[in-house]
Amino acid sequence: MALEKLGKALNNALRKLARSGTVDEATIKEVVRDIQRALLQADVNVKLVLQLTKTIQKRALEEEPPAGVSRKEHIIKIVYEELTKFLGTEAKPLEIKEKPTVLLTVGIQGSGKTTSVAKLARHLQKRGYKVGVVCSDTWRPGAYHQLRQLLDSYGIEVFGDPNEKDAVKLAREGVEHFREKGVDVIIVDSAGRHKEEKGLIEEMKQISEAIKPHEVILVIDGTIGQQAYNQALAFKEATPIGSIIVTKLDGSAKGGGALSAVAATGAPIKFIGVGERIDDLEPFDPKRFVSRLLGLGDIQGLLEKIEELQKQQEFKEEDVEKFLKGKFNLKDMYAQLEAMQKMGPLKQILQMIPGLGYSLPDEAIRVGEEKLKRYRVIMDSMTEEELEHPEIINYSRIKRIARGSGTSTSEVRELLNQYNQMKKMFKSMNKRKLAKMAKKFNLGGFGV
Ligand SMILES: Nc1nc2c(ncn2[C@@H]2O[C@H](COP(=O)(O)OP(=O)(O)OP(=O)(O)O)[C@@H](O)[C@H]2O)c(=O)[nH]1
Repeated sequence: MALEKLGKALNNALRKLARSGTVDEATIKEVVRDIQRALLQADVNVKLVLQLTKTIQKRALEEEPPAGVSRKEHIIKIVYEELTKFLGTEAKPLEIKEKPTVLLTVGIQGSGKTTSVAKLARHLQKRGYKVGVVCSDTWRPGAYHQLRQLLDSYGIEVFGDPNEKDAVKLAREGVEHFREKGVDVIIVDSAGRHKEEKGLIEEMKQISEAIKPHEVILVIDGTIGQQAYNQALAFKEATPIGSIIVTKLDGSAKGGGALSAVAATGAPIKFIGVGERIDDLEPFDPKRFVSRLLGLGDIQGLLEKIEELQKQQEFKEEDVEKFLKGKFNLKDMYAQLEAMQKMGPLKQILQMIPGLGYSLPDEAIRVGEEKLKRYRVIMDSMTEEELEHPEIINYSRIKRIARGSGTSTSEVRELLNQYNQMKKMFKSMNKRKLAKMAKKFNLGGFGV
């Protein structure tokens, strides 16, 4: 797995948060410090780390979690969101629009460029594209044989000539050769070394002009950590870099530094190399990458649920105001109980997240569901006036409601008791406490 060490350290920080009793300022600061340490050890640039952790800390301290979401979950969401932003937010997949699409790969010697060309060719072949590879590396004759060795067995043709000294000519002829063959994608591997760096960049420019690639892909060695920033910038200035492959993220202690540094240049990372085998290439999606890195089971599911909740805003500000003024009727109670019920699936999602096992007893939801159905039946037998002003429900009304709903007077009383308890509780609360309770309430914390 990519960035295993960093992932473990970040996961530990979040687990510590999940285990802590209360989430106060000191806890948040400790978690932020742990995250800081983890990132610095992965060679992420100090300035970037400070910026990121400052934002996480500020948001964690200032933002109020939406109803139905605990502070801990909210902080996890913040960490996830900020780390994702840090790595570019949206996935930018490689697009094959035209036939043939010509890709030119560049990068310095030893970056893993030749291996990545083979991996990319295989990746595209697996997706149904007919691929041709051109080796225009005239400085390292071994590159041609290396590509053939990697690709012959997959039936992917490699065009090249180890004796040819003109890289531009080779690239042009190679592209022409595969155009005639009618392939879908042509990948041109360029030289990674030269007598001097200026020469390398110059050759890259000449090849680029000769074959007019749809996209130039820069291959960067992930083990160089934050130095990747300057390298990515230098190439970006010389050619219009369309995308980047960061290699060797398996087992590299500095991979986090390389990924964040490349993302900081604004060039999209489209793939990452995660091993020496031909299949060890992964399309890069910051969201998926970060949730896997953090080891958070189904965080995507959790986020969707939180979003849905935010939209629904079951427990609105105006409700809180209303309840505080003692205006809380049976309809309100039902709406709140219903909101609690909807939290069922969230509870399951929360339990899927390691270290966040929610402490709600199962019966709270199950009993709640059954009771809610009975309450619905009872309430259906009430008049509008009774629902709005439950205090008018006297004994003869209770008898009528029980008869009409096919329940017993004690069940109707139970509903009214529940209502009175809630109303009393709301009355005795100040606004802050109520907002806090609301969250619990939506999670079924009333022991219904
Ligand atoms: N562990 C690991 N090794 C990789 C990865 N990608 C490439 N390598 C290894 O890195 C070494 C250098 O890779 P090459 O592809 O030969 O390097 P290059 O950049 O083409 O080098 P030149 O052809 O000299 O420019 C090889 O031993 C590869 O097996 C990766 O994602 N993970």
